Amino acid sequence: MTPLLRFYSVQDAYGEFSNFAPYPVFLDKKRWPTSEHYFQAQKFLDPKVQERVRCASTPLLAARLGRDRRQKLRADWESVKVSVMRRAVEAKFRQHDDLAKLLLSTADAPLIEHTDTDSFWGDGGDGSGKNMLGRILMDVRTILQTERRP
Ligand SMILES: Nc1nc(O)c(N)c(N[C@@H]2O[C@H](COP(=O)(O)O)[C@@H](O)[C@H]2O)n1
Repeated sequence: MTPLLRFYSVQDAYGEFSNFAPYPVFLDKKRWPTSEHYFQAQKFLDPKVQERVRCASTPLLAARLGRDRRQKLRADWESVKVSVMRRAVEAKFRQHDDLAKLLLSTADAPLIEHTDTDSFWGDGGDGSGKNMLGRILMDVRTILQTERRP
């Protein structure tokens, strides 16, 4: 059986799969320093707030701004957040061929965002989480595998 592939910190193995990894994405006619910047900015409809998130100096600061509930979260966020993440992650791997190759090199290994601080995007630390980021990465991998099959 293919071993599980766990990732989380950018500095550790397969840290490139984290949204905090320094791979810019071009989306909506703008450059976003990381997929995390893009994802967090989409929580807001106010273009000024989005721009503030886009210009955050690190993905952690972008995440802090995105999580700051003093700013009004868009009303439909819960229903759109997975498709926003899918868009960000797919753009990241399509726009960086080295990353696409790394993702493809994982073949059919289950990809797990391993963290006890996140039980929606990650595995919750004990495997009880939804691992939505891992699932999206595996979906993107399947798309790339299909497209690149000789
Ligand atoms: N590196 C890192 N640090 C954290 O504190 C995290 N929660 C995560 N997980 C990522 O956070 C993003 C989701 O943020 P929200 O909780 O929805 O604001 C997403 O990119 C997860 O993969 N990573």
